[in-house]
Amino acid sequence: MENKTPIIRMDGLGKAFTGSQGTVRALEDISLEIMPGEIFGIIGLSGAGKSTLVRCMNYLEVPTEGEVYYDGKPLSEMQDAELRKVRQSMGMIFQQFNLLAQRTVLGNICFPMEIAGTPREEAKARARELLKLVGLEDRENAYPAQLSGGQKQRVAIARAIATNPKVLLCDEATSALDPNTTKAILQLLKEINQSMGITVVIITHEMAVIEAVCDRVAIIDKSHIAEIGEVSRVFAEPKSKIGRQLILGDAAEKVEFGTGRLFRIIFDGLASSEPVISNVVLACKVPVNIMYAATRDIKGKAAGQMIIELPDHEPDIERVLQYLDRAKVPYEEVGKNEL
Ligand SMILES: Nc1ncnc2c1ncn2[C@@H]1O[C@H](COP(=O)(O)OP(=O)(O)OP(=O)(O)O)[C@@H](O)[C@H]1O
Repeated sequence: MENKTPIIRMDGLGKAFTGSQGTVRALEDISLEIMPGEIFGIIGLSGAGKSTLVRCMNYLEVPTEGEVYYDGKPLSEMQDAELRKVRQSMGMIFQQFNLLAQRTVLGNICFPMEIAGTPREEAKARARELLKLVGLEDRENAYPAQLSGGQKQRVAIARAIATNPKVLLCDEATSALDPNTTKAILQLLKEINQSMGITVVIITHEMAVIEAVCDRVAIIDKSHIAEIGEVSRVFAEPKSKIGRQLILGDAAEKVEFGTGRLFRIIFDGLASSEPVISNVVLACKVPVNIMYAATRDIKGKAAGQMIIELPDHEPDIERVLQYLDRAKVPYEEVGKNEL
């Protein structure tokens, strides 16, 4: 693997808030690395500490313990001017969009460029380019109140990337949107990640958001990291209790492996193994135990086979097999002595 410096690294990070009600430890012992160009998800229940975590990334909140590194440099050692530059290189979008109501769409997108001292005409030209990128070229004179939620978030995205940031921090950016609009916004974030190489950090409480676009995920539970890893791995085999809860919902309680039925799934180079296994878990709400896997990745498609164990519960098995039929992934049941 390429030896790259993480764009964001947190090392033993903690954040405590002290007020009249006493001290709230919002984050404890958080260590993680976000690599340039990846889409990194942070998921957790309400109050877990997600927003505080993302605000520590650009020092909107100053941690009370540990260190944050941006491109290898500790933020705690930076002077104000350098910290401002780091902040400028991290765009941010929010659940409530935070657009300026008195400004048009074009005016909103020009705003950060005005602050950065970009000449007016240059800023307008760039804003128009960005409007094209987010699919709103015909709405430059509209005011935020005249836009739908999805359109507002598109404007917020264009504004956040106007000054060419290296990182885009998204705090519950799709939580106020319906499922179809959510899908479209996530697709746009993926396109921006791929075409511009911007690292994207997504904070959410919805596993479907993580599944749709993230490469890796950190699960935050009660101020700590419960689990961190490749989305495909975490989905297929959540190790933490909270991970099982978030991914499997009520089905998490039913997990009992060792007594289940075994199926050989054959990957013939037509499908990719990761979405197949994570969809089995997420769409079918059935936990999967991967007993054996010998698959090779060929241009994103898997070839080889995998043996999975499913809980011995007929309706669950039925759902998984129907899913595999629909996905045109061949399978067969195997006996325990065939392992
Ligand atoms: N400025 C603050 N002062 C005092 N306590 C705070 C402050 N900001 C956050 N907290 C507390 O820190 C904990 C974590 O909050 P945070 O907003 O980071 O969680 P979250 O996972 O983003 O939750 P949600 O999705 O509900 O926003 C909570 O107990 C919260 O009340």
